[in-house]
This record gives sequence, structure tokens and C-alpha cells, in this order.
Amino acid sequence: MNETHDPARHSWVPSANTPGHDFPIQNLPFAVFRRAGSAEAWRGGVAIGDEIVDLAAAAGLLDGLAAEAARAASGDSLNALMAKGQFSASALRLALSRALAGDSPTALSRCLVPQRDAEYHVPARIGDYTDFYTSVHHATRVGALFRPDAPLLPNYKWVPIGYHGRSSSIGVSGQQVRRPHGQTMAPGATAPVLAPSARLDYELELGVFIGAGNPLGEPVALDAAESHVFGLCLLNDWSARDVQGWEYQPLGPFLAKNFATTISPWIVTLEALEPFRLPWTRAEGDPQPLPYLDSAGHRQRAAIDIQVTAALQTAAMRGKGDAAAAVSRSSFRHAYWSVAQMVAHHTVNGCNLQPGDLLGTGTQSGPDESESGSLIELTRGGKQPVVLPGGESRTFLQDGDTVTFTAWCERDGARRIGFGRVEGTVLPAHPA
Ligand SMILES: O=C(O)/C=C/C(=O)CC(=O)CC(=O)O
Ligand SMILES: [Ca+2]
Ligand SMILES: [Mg+2]
Repeated sequence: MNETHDPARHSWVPSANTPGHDFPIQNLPFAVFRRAGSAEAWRGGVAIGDEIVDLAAAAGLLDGLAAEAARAASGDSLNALMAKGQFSASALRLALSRALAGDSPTALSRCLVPQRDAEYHVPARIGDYTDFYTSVHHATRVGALFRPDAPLLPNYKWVPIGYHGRSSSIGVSGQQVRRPHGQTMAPGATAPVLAPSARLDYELELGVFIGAGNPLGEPVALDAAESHVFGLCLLNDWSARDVQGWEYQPLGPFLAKNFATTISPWIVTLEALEPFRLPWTRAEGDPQPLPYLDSAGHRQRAAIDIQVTAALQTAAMRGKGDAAAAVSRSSFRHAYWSVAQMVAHHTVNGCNLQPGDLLGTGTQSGPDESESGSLIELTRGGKQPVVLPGGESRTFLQDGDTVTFTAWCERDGARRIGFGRVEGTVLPAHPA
């Protein structure tokens, strides 16, 4: 821990000191933004309270490594900053923390843009996107629905399972997601049909942005893995369950999941998450991981307690001015595999991760059924509707529904930090 985590540190930006604010001075997450509706250039920014530090403007006020880092973040993506590695982003975070601390505004006050005036871009050019499956609770509950005889496959507790996703359809919060068409095979039918998905779902996930890459052919060791991670965001892996159930064997998800993935604009750095570390543990009877996925240092601190929630607002609720209703709530601390294990496993065969690559953690579900991170789990495969305040109910998503995820970390002795939000709305399918 360093001075940037000091819970007593406060900022001359008044909104940053509001209790419970997602973006106090202890957080300082990164995004790519511009003034909404303007022709301004997209550039990197750091959140402080209700404001954004414009990094293109701030670069000239900083020195050394921090100034270089701010210049690298002045373009329309954070890839150049990510490529510089953890020390560079850390130097910038420290310089900003110092310049934003205290009672008296510094020269940085000229570089602030109100968040209410901003629009956001996907924060990196995402070359590759891989989605993992790190929640054993999600894997067990979804597995029971797709494969009643073998819910948790025998490989699960040995190998961090994932599939290669699609980066072209990743959008930033506010994305309008067109209900996809796909092939589905109704129970008892003899031939599939092409139709709009009738079982559209969300998946409550975190995204992991890669910072410094690794050369092709050179695996990243577990204890070095986190030095390749820039930070975490919120991620909704929209999923067409009826398409998935028919297409996924034997090669895994394909069109059921590649039509849209929505991420939050703000990336919370691993450094900001430091106070919320937990030991990485295994339940009695779980196998010891292979040596490349295990180390003493990893066991000590590889889990992170990030609380995650999903809320639903239907078009009717929006019309009446009713707030979104919470439907899922869990924590990343329940994940079976850690961020470091995802990176070590992804590269163990020599696969090269590159700056700006995105890893999904997989749906975060907790041990209790109420902690399910998707509708397919909450509704037991669409059999038990979720009833919303106001009387409507849902098995799967309907047109006009807005799904919002939030996440935060809190514990005694640390300042609470948050991730902002990721939001997406379902549009009707294109006419056939
Ligand atoms: O168990 C299956 O066959 C598939 C489950 C998923 O939908 C998994 C997926 O996208 C990974 C995850 O979000 O955990
Ligand atoms: Ca997923
Ligand atoms: Mg997806």
C-alpha cells in the first residue's frame, strides 16, 4: 500500500469527498472521453469525483514518467499507456493523487471537464477478447441446465476454461443491443429454425485489460502475471441462450455471444484495488492446482473482493419513472480462478497477450442461488420468473429492457471505491 490508498487523503475537488462516491481520490480510474456531441478529439481522462482530469491538457503540467504517461494517454485509446507497463500508469496515478490532494486547487483545476458533459469511447483498441468461466457456482448452475447428467465437467477444477470472443462488437456503456437472430432447435422439434432469440440474457462479469504484453512464445509466470494487467472494468456478455444451447457443442459459444459485449467506460487500476485483496483459498477436497497456477505469493493475496450487481429497468418502469430493480448481486471474491491465473494460463502455451487485449472473468455468481449473475440461473432455465417491483416479471430480457451493472469495493480502514456503471438496452430484432 502507498500514500494513494490513505483513506484520510481528501481532494480540493469537493465532489470527490462525498461519502460513498465511486471516484474518490483513492480510485483515479481511466477512460477515453470527449465533450458530448462535440467534434473534439477523443482523449484519455481520469475520474475525480464528478469531474474528469483531461490527460492531454494535464500532460504539460506534469514531470518525468508521469508526464510521459499522460502524453501516452492523450490519443483516442489507452493502448500506448497500457503498453508502457504498470510503473508508468502508477507514476501518473501518484502524480495526479498528489496534485488533486489537499484544500487548495492546483493548476490541474484548468484541466477538469465535468462528467455530466462527457461522452465515452471504448477505452482501448481491443485486439483480442477472451472470456473465461471463473465462477464455479455459475458453471455448476448453468451446467446443470445445459447438461443435467454432468453439470461441472471434470476439467473445471484443473484448467481455467475460456473461449475466444469477438472484439469487433464490444461497445461502451449506453450500447443499444439489437436482439439477434439465430438458429434454435425447440425441444421435440426435428429441424431448427432461424428466428429472433427468445431467451436473451445478460452475464454479470468483470473485464480485465492487459497492459504490457508478452512476446509470442514466452509464457508469463504466475507471480509476474499481474504486472501485465492494466485494470478492471464492468462487462456484460449478452447471451442468446436458445442459440447457445443448440450451437455450443463441441466447439463452445459462437453466435450466441458474439453479437454484443458492453463494457463500462472506466478502468479501475489493479493498484487502486490493492486494499481489497484477500487470500486465494480452495475448499476442502478441491485439487491442488498444477505448479504453474500456484505459488505462495498468489495464495496470500490473489483474490479481490469486488461486489457486483445487476439491475433491470423495463420500458414500462422507465415510462413511469420507476428506478431500475436490483436482480443479481455477488462478489468476485467467489471466483475459483484469479486474474493472475487467467493470465498465466492464457500464456502458458506461448500465446502472446497484447496491450489493450480484454479478458472477461466469466459470469460472477456466488454460492447462494440469489447471487446468480445471469437470468438463466435466477429463473432456473426460464421456469421461475423474476418478479419486479411494479408487478412485471421476466424470465429472459424483453425489447426495451435496460440492464445496468455496478461494482464497488469497501472494507473497514479503506476508502470505498466504485466502477461507475455499464448500461445497455435491448432493441427489437431486425425484421426477417
Ligand atoms: O456451461 C456452459 O456450457 C456455458 C456457460 C456460459 O454461458 C459461459 C460463459 O460465457 C462463460 C461465463 O460467463 O462464465
Ligand atoms: Ca460470459
Ligand atoms: Mg459477448
